[in-house]
Amino acid sequence: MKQIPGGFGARGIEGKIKACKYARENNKPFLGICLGMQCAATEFARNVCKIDGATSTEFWEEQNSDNLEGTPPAKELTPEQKIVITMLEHSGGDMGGTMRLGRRATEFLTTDCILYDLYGKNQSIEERHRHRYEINPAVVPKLTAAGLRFVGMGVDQTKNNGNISVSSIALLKIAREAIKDGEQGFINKVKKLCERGEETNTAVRMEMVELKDHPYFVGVQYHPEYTSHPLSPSPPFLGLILASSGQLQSFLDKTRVPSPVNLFHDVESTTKPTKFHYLPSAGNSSASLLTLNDNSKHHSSGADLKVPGLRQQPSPPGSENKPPVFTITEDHS
Ligand SMILES: NC(=O)CC[C@H](N)C(=O)O
Repeated sequence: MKQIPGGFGARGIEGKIKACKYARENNKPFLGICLGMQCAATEFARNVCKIDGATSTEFWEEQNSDNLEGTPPAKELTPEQKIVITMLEHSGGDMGGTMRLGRRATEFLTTDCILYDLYGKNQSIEERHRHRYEINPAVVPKLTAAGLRFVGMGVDQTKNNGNISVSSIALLKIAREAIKDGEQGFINKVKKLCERGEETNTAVRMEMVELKDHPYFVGVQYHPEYTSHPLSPSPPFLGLILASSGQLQSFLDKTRVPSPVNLFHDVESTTKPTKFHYLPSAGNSSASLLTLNDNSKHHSSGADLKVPGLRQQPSPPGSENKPPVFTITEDHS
């Protein structure tokens, strides 16, 4: 299993790119987050699409920084080599506010991908962001046709006077169109969105990639770790752990629904209930935490926990001020 986290600058990049190559070629479960997804796309462009010198302008500028002060760099990157570029809307200089931050929506372009299933088959999802560079939409159709599938995109939904802009509505419509001709239809849709994004001057952002014919090779531009919780693990991480422990297919086929408790404590072969308390975190109903701390004063009915096999135990007399006890029992029949 390989996980390449986010990061900034050119340091260690060639090693990260080698790790992507290793995971891709050896069918090792892989999750690339933010910079990790950018490295995965760069590696694929270099070694599968044979784009020699493919890189990110972030790395290239740093590697050529001596030249940035006065003399122009000896050699410019060709348009095709620019796999990752500065986001146009944020390239206004060094005045701050140059990052794309916070919660943004991602539209699934196809239902034929693992992330769609892992995210509960929703048309769009929201995740939090923190980046300055992005995959260049101009190279995306080529990468997708070669098997690095851009299955989820963000279309700019900036509101003007409370309304989503007309160009965003047009892009959303394309993103939600049903796919008719299988994989070719999907590739055409990706192409159309990338082209229309340029034409309308509305951002089309690459948010999710999945490699075709690989057990689990996933990249996300956003940061799924920001919203992950023990009883509600972030789908891309859950997928990575399921794939690494050989349980992804049975999870997707619904032949086995592992509970998070089992995933983390490897109690697959036991039917003995696991005991724990539930401590809701303030102000966020979807956040939940496992705790064995009897002194906790925060109680919850636990009804909002969608955990298979979860039962609240009857409280013994005199324990009214204690947190409720829950058990999880897995049905292994
Ligand atoms: N958070 C990150 O991994 C950032 C990735 C990359 N340095 C960018 O700014 O786009």
